[in-house]
Amino acid sequence: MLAHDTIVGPLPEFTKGDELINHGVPEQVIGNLKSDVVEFFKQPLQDKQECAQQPGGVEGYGQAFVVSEDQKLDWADMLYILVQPTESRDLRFWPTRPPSFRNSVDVYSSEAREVGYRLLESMAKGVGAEPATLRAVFQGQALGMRVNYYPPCRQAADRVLGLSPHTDADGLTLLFQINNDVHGLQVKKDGKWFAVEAMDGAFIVNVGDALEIMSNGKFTSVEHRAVIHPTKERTSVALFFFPSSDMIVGPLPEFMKGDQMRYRSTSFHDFMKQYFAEKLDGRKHLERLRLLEQ
Ligand SMILES: O=C(O)CCC(=O)C(=O)O
Ligand SMILES: [Fe+2]
Repeated sequence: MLAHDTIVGPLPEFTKGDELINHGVPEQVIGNLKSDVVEFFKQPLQDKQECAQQPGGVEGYGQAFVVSEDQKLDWADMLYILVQPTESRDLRFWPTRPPSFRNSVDVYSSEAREVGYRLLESMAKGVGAEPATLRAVFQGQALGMRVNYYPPCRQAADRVLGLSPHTDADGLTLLFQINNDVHGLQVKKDGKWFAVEAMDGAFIVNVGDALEIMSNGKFTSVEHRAVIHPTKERTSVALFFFPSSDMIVGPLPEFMKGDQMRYRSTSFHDFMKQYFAEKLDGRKHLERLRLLEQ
C-alpha cells in the first residue's frame, strides 16, 4: 500500500527514454459528468424510466444481468449506453435531464477514448509487442458507458452485493467513482478480496477478457465485485473499450512469439451474447475458452 503522502508519478525505472502518457481528461470534463450523473440518479423513478431498458435489450436505465425471475438481484441501479462512435448511439436511452447530460457524455467519451488508446499502446510496448497492435484493434470501435448507482443498505450491507463477482468482457475499462471516500470496489487475488483504494484525479484501469485472450494471457482480466455501504451511497462510471463485434478474438501473433496458444478463438459477438445471457459469475465464461493452464 502506498503512503498517502506519496507523490504518484511514473517511476524512472519504468520510463527509460519513453514519453510519459501525459494525456488526461481535463478535470472540468470529469466534474461536469459527475454532477450530471448525480442529478440523473436523484430524479424520481418515473423520470429515470423514460430511458428504461427494453425487454431483451442491454442499453438503458435498469438493472444489470437479470436473467431469471427468481435470481437474487444486485443492490444497484444502472444506466448503460453506447457512447462512441457517434453512429452507435441510441438516443432513446440517453437522458434528456439534466439538459447538459448528453453533452457531458459526448465530451467525456471523446477525451477518455484517447487516454484508453494511449494506454493500450503503452501496454503493448510494455510486453515487447509493437505499440500500434492493440490500438489498431480498438481504435474507432464501440465504447460503452455504465453508470452504477449503489444506494446504502443499513440492514444487510454485509449480505447483499452491489455488483456480483465478474470480469469485464471488453478489452480495457476506465473507471472512476463520484466520491472516493466510500469504498466499494474489490478485486480478487489469490482467492482473496482486496478493497481498491481509489485516488482523486486518477482512473482505475481494469483489463477485460478480450485483452487477456488477445495477449495470450500476458494481461489478466481482473475478477472484481462491488460491495455496498450501510449508510452511504456510491456511484461509479465505467467506460468499456470493445473490439469490433465481428472480430474473431483469439491470441494475436504479436503476443505469442514462440508461446503455445492458451485460448480458443471466438467471435466477439458470440462471446458477448453468452456474457449477457448469464448471471455474472467470476471468470467462468472466460475459463471456457482456456486451452492451457497458466
Ligand atoms: O462500481 C464499481 O466500482 C465497479 C463497476 C464495474 O465493475 C462495472 O461496471 O463493470
Ligand atoms: Fe466490472
